[in-house]
Amino acid sequence: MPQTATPRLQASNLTRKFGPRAVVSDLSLTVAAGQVTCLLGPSGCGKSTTLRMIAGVETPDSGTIQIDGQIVCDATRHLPPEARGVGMMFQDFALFPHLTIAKNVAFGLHGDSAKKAARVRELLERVNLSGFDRKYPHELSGGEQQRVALARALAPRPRVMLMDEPFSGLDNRLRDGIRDTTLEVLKEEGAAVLLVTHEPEEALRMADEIALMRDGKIVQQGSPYNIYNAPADREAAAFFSDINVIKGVSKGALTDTPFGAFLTPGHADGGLVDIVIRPQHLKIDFDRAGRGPNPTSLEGTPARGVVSRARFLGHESLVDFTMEFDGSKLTAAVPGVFLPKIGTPLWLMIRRDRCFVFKA
Ligand SMILES: Nc1ncnc2c1ncn2[C@@H]1O[C@H](COP(=O)(O)OP(=O)(O)OP(=O)(O)O)[C@@H](O)[C@H]1O
Repeated sequence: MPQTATPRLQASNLTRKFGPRAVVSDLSLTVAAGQVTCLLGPSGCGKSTTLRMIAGVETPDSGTIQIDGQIVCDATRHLPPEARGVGMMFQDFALFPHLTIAKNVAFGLHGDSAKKAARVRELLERVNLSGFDRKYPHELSGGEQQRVALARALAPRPRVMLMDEPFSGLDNRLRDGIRDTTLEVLKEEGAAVLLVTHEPEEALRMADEIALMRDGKIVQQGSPYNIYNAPADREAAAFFSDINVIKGVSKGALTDTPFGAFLTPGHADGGLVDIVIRPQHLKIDFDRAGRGPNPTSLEGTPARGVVSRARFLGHESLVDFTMEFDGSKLTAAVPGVFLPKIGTPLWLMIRRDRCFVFKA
């Protein structure tokens, strides 16, 4: 899409206060048609409030919301939800119990009944529920009901689809399959999707773009790959996985550590530095009569630690170490089964290209 194309959804400088507290603060984001953006952040950071303002069920104190370039909300205008062309789906998606599945899906449709029936058929097929049209919600499983709710929300061809934790009420085993089906249908329909979640795995799985939120603000927005591999700060890194932190002091754009020196450009001399590394980017090597492997340019100098705990998590093993150099704790993740005995001395190396350096 050319850079100049009007985004399907554009929220600019949204602020919402409850009493003196700004729950959403000067928040801006855009979502293109056919794109899924996940608003990701901890509980209470203002995700739902943001979504509700875009839906039109909450009024911002300031800011502008545009859909296809049309202002639906600003200081003087406030279109009601039904006039915005948005579809909504929440955790508590509540189908109408007294209506058949077909009537539930047709609920938001108007006009020609043959066209309505065709649209209902099309959507039930998309969500793999052809043949369920005459059933009632109580005859369906939770996952099936969830797919009906998706079909109902998409039936009127919303320009923007707003989803608030839509999968959190579902059984863990069902969830991945339904996420994938949902994503497929959303992509086929081509709406701009804003999906609220507090689960990093869900955002990584679903999103074209992640907007990471904290305290009412977006702290970083980008592709899942970039958000995971180039986090804006230590908290952003820690939101996606456990992290290890190695502390140091920058001097001449270098920080010396027991794992060798790290380049720390832009950090003042004497400035405290956190070198952050995810557990899967620590490499373990065996102790050879008190000696470790040779230093390499990719992995720096090895440092010795003693195993303090080892756990098997199914797809990987997590091994905790107490480091000899200062008694600090580090955790390494190893694919598959690796369960060394407590007290075993082992050597750790750090993938230098996978480190993040932040001001402490
Ligand atoms: N109507 C309201 N009146 C007062 N405070 C509110 C109101 N609605 C939300 N809040 C507060 O605003 C903050 C943000 O709420 P919001 O629901 O937007 O967060 P969230 O990120 O979606 O959290 P969660 O993931 O737990 O749903 C919370 O501290 C909440 O208590």
